[in-house]
This record gives sequence, structure tokens and C-alpha cells, in this order.
Amino acid sequence: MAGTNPSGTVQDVASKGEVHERYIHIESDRGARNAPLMAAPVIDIALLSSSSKSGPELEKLRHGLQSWGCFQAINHGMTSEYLDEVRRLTKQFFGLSMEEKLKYLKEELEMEGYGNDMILSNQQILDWTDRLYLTVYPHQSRRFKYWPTNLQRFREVIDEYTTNVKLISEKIFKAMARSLDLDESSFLKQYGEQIKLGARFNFYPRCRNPDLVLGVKPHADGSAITILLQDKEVEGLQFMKDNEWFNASIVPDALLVNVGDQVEITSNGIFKSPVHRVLTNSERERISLAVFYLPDAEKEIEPLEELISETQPRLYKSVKNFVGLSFEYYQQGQRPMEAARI
Ligand SMILES: O=C(O)CCC(=O)C(=O)O
Ligand SMILES: [Fe+2]
Repeated sequence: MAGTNPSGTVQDVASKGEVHERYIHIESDRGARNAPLMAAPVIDIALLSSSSKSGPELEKLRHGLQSWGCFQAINHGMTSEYLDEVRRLTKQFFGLSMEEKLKYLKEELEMEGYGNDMILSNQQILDWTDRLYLTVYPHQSRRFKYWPTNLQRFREVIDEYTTNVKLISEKIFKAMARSLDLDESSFLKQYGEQIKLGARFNFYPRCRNPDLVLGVKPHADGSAITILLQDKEVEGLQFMKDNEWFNASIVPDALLVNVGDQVEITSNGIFKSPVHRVLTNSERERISLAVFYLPDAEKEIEPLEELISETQPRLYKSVKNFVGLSFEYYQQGQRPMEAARI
């Protein structure tokens, strides 16, 4: 089968047994399972909403985003049962018959819909994951032909969940600004009124060769921030810090918040957009739901004036439509941030 593309979704490929060569990573890129646990902070985000400019929680936030680029958000207002329902709906979607799921199949070069990796080059090593990607905000951008109709409560629950995630994100942007002694609307103003939210439901089938194959290859997110609901039981996500991989912890009922490239640019490199990847597992399948907060594609994203000084020179150019740019870089295994760097 040398040189051919594996057809169908990863679920299909997995059910056939053999792992196709297009999924096999070179040795240096393969995953080390026994990585140490990451030490990103757990932050009570209810304590971030006060208008005060200091406080231990705000300090923890700043430190967490400067070092790890991520944190576990607790006390976000959603109950454990509610998050379980979001996870259950995600599993139920991927558990539908292939015939049913194919009704939501994405177009070849489109983001939105159900499918596997978008194949942009012959050299691209494929990710062992199937996804359902939906634009969930603004409402008029929703393309309901991709929204599963025969899962009871899917629309209602995902609508409510993503509305909550939007509010939580905005609260975090304000706290980020305050933690840097800036006006609290500094980040939000730059991202504009026409922001978008994209929801990516990820499914990682069991894989016979977990040592050779990655669920998602190393990348940083092109978003401003990403709010991730992890699988409650199955680990797999890893973050890189100082050139070393760490396993993301599973904190029951926490949302894992990570900085994306656009916050790194706005903060002039103070907050880090962390490189992360997902390992595969031979015993258990895994799900996750990533919600990407995407600035208005028409707005210029650039380091905030107040964060540029003689001791802190400007690190990034102004960029527009960063997500469009970043996708191509990602599939070639490069970091789009390199294009933005001065
Ligand atoms: O599945 C995960 O835990 C993370 C997925 C991810 O990094 C992404 O969708 O960008
Ligand atoms: Fe990611």
C-alpha cells in the first residue's frame, strides 16, 4: 500500500487492524508515556472576577500562563453532572453508525463537519483521531447541516455549554489583563466584536501501535485561548515545557485552559502558547472537546503598546486572519508563530 492514502476515518482504519504507514512517526517524534506530571496551577476562577488588581489567584494565573501556558480552571459554574452530559453526547456521536455519521461528513478542504485530518501534503503524517468540528458562535454562522439531529439534547446542551465557555473565556481575558496591570478590556478590545467560537469534538480510537502513532502531533493552538474538556478517565494529552514533555493531569470537573498563539502575540510573548500533543492508547478510546476562541479575522493582532519597552522589545508583527495562516503551517509540521516573529 506504499504511497497510497488510507481511505476513510480513523475509526474505519482502526477496525481493519493494521496501522497504515501514513500514521507512523519517525523515532524522535514518538511519544514517551512515562513522562512526569505537569505542575500547571489549579485556579479557582470565581476568585478572578473581583476588580482588584492583585491577589494570590491573579498572581497564580499570571505565573501559570508565563511558565506552562495553561491552567486547570475550577469553580466555573458548571456541575459535574452537566460536564458528564457533554462528554456523553460526544461519545454518543462517535458511537453512531458510520452511515449516520457520514451524513455530517466534511468537504475535503473544509474545517467544518465530521472527518479525519485534512490532507494537505504527501509528507503529512496523519493524526489518529476523528473529529466533528462546528462553528458554534456567532449563531448566524452555525451550519446546522453538520449538527447531529438524532442525538437528543445535542443542540441544546452544546448551545448552553459553549455560551458558558464564552463567558468564562471573557472573564479570563479580563483577569489576564489585570494580572499584567493593564486595563481589563485590553485583550478583548483587540479581538473585536466579531469573534468566533469553534468546537472540536475529538475521538481517539484504540490503536494497536501506540508507540509509533500519535493522536495529535505536536502543535500550538492558533486560537486566542482554548478551553478543553478532557476525558474524565483516559489520559493522553502532553504539554511541552523547556523542551520536555509532561502529562496533563486530569482534575475532576476542571476545564483545561491553554493560551493560543494570538494571546502570545498580544502579550508580546509574556504568556506562552504551549506546544502540546496527544498520545494513543491500545486499551482505551478517548474523547475530548476543545473550544477555540477565535478573534475577528479582520482585526490586526499585535503586541499591546504597554507591553513593549526598551527592556521588552516588540517580538511580533501585526497579523490578520491568523487561523487561516496557521492551519497550513501546522499540517507541514511548522509553527505559524515563526511567521509572526520579528
Ligand atoms: O484531545 C486533547 O486533549 C487535545 C486536543 C487538541 O489539542 C486540539 O484539539 O487542539
Ligand atoms: Fe490543541
